[in-house]
Amino acid sequence: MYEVYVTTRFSAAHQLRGYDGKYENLHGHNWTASVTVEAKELDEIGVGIDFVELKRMVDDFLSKLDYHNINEVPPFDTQNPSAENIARWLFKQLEAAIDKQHARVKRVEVYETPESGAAYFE
Ligand SMILES: Nc1nc2c(c(=O)[nH]1)N=C([C@H](O)[C@H](O)COP(=O)(O)OP(=O)(O)OP(=O)(O)O)CN2
Ligand SMILES: [Zn+2]
Repeated sequence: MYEVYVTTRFSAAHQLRGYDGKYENLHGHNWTASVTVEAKELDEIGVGIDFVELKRMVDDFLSKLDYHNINEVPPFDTQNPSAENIARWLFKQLEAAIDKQHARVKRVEVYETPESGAAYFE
């Protein structure tokens, strides 16, 4: 098996509804998202999935959040924009978008700061 990784960054504000403390208030982060795709074989040029293609897909989805108040962007207008929920949302978007027999999204990590983040995998 092979794993292919891309990491990208975006800037956005959010607030955790119902949080008992300051994180219920609107605040911003420079977020990092890391995506792992697993491939059971390589294509004719020897890659599991093209980094560039994968990063373009990830950036496309994250452009919906970049420089936005995430709480106003569906589904986070009704679902709390925690790192966990954002990681699951990105995983599901990518799962539907990666149209390859031999490669599938394995893990999505979302960091609010370099020290704190969450991951989603199945
Ligand atoms: N499991 C989770 N816990 C928390 C989440 C989350 O998404 N999942 N989110 C928050 C807050 O959004 C908070 O901003 C996170 O803060 P932190 O990473 O600790 O860093 P900050 O620099 O933003 O916080 P300071 O208090 O200013 O250092 C909380 N928990
Ligand atoms: Zn936060």
